[in-house]
Amino acid sequence: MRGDARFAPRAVLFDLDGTLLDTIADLADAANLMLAELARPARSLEEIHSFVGKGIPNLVRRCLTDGTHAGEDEIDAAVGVFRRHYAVVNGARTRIYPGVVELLERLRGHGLPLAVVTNKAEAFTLPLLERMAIAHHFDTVVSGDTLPVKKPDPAMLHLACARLGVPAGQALMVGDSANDAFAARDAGMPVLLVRYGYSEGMPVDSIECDGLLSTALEVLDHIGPA
Ligand SMILES: O=C(O)COP(=O)(O)O
Ligand SMILES: [Mg+2]
Repeated sequence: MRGDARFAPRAVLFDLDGTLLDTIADLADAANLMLAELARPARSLEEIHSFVGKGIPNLVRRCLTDGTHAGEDEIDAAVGVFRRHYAVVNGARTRIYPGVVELLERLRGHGLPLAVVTNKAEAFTLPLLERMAIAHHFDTVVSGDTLPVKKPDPAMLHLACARLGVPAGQALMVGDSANDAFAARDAGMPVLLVRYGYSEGMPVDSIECDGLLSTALEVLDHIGPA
């Protein structure tokens, strides 16, 4: 870990859930509406917090199977139920983390192209970015179902860089979990992790990265000459 590392990126890629947006309340509402409809016990906010990170099918699977059993057909059907509820609540209780809007404006001011690279499905990502009024800051968005694979596979980061015309090694990833850190490492890209996000129940300071951030604005401390 190089906590004070500085970079001169030609593009910045952002994770969404837990990094730019605090989406846990809406995810938890949709998950518990799904569980109620399926006559399954509700999950606590803490449990759902630890289930977020590898996309909606994984969240639904973990809501249904953590400590209990569910068949594949049941999980597939539950994903449909979750998506129906999430489409209604998506954004309702979501908040932009402190410093994010100023950071995006400052990075744009430096002329840096920006991307969102999220494991959230596109049908929910694009409307959410619009609803939170941050969509216009991004040159491209790669979502969890844009490709057949999700983070921690590096393919989503490579696609974002190809769309921005920047080599992966000259971009910077900002995320909140091991999925972001592993994807960036495999893409040969430096990665900064926020301390305030969702890291699947893993202490964020146990994840190998190039710097930990208490607020999003601290990204600026890692950009430019040392
Ligand atoms: O959808 C998820 O599980 C997490 O999404 P993220 O990649 O934006 O953190
Ligand atoms: Mg995240």
